[in-house]
Amino acid sequence: MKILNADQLKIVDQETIQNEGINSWELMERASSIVTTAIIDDYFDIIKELPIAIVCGKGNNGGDGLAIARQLMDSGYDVEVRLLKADRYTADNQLNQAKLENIQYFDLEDDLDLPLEGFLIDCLFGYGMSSALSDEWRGVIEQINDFQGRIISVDMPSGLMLDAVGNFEDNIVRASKVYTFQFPKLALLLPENSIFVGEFEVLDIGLDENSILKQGTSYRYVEAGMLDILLRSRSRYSHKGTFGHVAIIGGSLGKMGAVLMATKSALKSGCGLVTAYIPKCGYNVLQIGFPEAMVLLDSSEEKLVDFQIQDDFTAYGVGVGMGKDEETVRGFGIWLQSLAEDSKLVLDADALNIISENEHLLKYLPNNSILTPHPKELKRLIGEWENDLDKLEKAKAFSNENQLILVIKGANSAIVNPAGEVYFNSTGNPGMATGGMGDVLTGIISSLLAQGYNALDAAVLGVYIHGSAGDFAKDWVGETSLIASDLIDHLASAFMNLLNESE
Ligand SMILES: NC(=O)C1=CN([C@@H]2O[C@H](COP(=O)(O)OP(=O)(O)OC[C@H]3O[C@@H](n4cnc5c(N)ncnc54)[C@H](OP(=O)(O)O)[C@@H]3O)[C@@H](O)[C@H]2O)[C@@H](O)CC1
Ligand SMILES: Nc1ncnc2c1ncn2[C@@H]1O[C@H](COP(=O)(O)OP(=O)(O)O)[C@@H](O)[C@H]1O
Ligand SMILES: [K+]
Repeated sequence: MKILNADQLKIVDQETIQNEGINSWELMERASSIVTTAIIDDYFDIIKELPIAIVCGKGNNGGDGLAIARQLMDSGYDVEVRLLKADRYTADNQLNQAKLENIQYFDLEDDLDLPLEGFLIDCLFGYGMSSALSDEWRGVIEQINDFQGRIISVDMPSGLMLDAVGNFEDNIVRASKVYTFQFPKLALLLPENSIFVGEFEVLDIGLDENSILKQGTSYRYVEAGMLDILLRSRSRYSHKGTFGHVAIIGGSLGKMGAVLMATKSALKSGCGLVTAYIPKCGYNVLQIGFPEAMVLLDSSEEKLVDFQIQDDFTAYGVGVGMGKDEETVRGFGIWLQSLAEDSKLVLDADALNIISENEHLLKYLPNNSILTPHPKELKRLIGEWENDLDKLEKAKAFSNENQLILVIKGANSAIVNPAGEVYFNSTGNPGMATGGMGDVLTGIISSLLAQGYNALDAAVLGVYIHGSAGDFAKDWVGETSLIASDLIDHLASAFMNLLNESE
């Protein structure tokens, strides 16, 4: 799914109207009724009992609000409307005003006289914000944010620009839920904006497919629909050699579980064979914990030193639980230098930390190696950033300079490629913020690389599957008790689900 800017949204909006032969009010009515239905469906149990206040602005976002108010009233809900006093309203806003009674108008210095509980639907501003809201808006936005019930924003939390990072003290609505039209917006995906975006849902309002197709963008939101062409089914004549042999390289005393989990995840994700290269102390752990894996031992008991790994593995996942002992660093550096140019690599955890502290090693990474840092590891790699947008720019520059793929882990993990494209993931949940999850991801992506997926596809698909398995696991154990082993147990559901969706 593409992520577009405000100018592009306007174009798609206009072209939809032209190509469908409808007028703009009809499109607004369609969009609004989709929000109305979503609100009623999602809050079915409680919304009937509680007051609903809709705060509307002078543009088309306000027009949506007025339409939603009418539609909810027609369905028997208790709705109050507050509309900003203005000299000029958009035409469709005016049309919708004419279809409503009991509109209460307000000025910026007024008391909005909001109910004490229930729902507040925020339709002050959508994608039409041209700059951040000035301080004369503080009173209005504060009254909205002080509302004790549930705040739902339509299209955007009002005051948040489509492609900006907001600060806590800015005049921006803090929504618990955002219903956004057709496309996710960049600002909704940035971790720093999570104070304004509790959660968001993209509502398909049927905008013109051809017009969307014409819009260029370097930002995408990864959903099942865009992965179906990627995921391959297995031929009847395939054998285990067809699907590649992964080497998981890592482990140290006390951190052998990381290798165990990465190894298991690799095989569960479809590669033909997996070998763990580990220090001696991990031998029993691996052989007993996961008998399907083969094991190669370093000469050292408690850490990796030799890195005597043959070069015919199809893909390598390196770094999980590896530690940064001086001898490990030395051995790792020598091994990197020995790699063939077309080797396929995933680097995680201590492999990343070692590279941050020994930048000269970067040049030995084969092109399109995949680095999977969490935010702290990323900071060590690319330096401090001012905000999430700056982080993306720095990540793009790093990826381009070194011809590497970065997987920036977190909620809506972002995959950045050397061409400067960014793919935001849509799956996963906060139950995954727990030890070992990253090791599982390393296993999955290494496995996809070994099966012949190109590096970008392996990263995008792997991150999606990882989050999806986390979502299936959450359905069984909840977020609080979710651990990495649960996620491995649900990899099968994630793959089957994607395969079914693509049939
Ligand atoms: N295809 C779709 O996606 C569809 C979109 N639809 C809806 O249209 C919405 C976009 O509507 P929109 O273009 O009228 O803009 P909107 O957000 O209502 O606000 C514009 C107003 O804000 C004002 N303003 C701007 N900056 C300001 C500032 N800093 N401080 C103060 N004021 C400021 C600006 O005033 P101006 O500067 O022009 O005087 C203008 O009056 C979109 O989000 C969605 O809800 C659906 O109905 C149909 C399908
Ligand atoms: N709130 C969240 N929503 C979705 N995914 C998350 C969330 N928190 C963490 N994750 C995912 O869980 C994984 C955690 O990886 P990492 O921080 O490396 O963990 P560890 O080092 O403990 O293995 C990442 O893939 C990340 O994207
Ligand atoms: K809004």
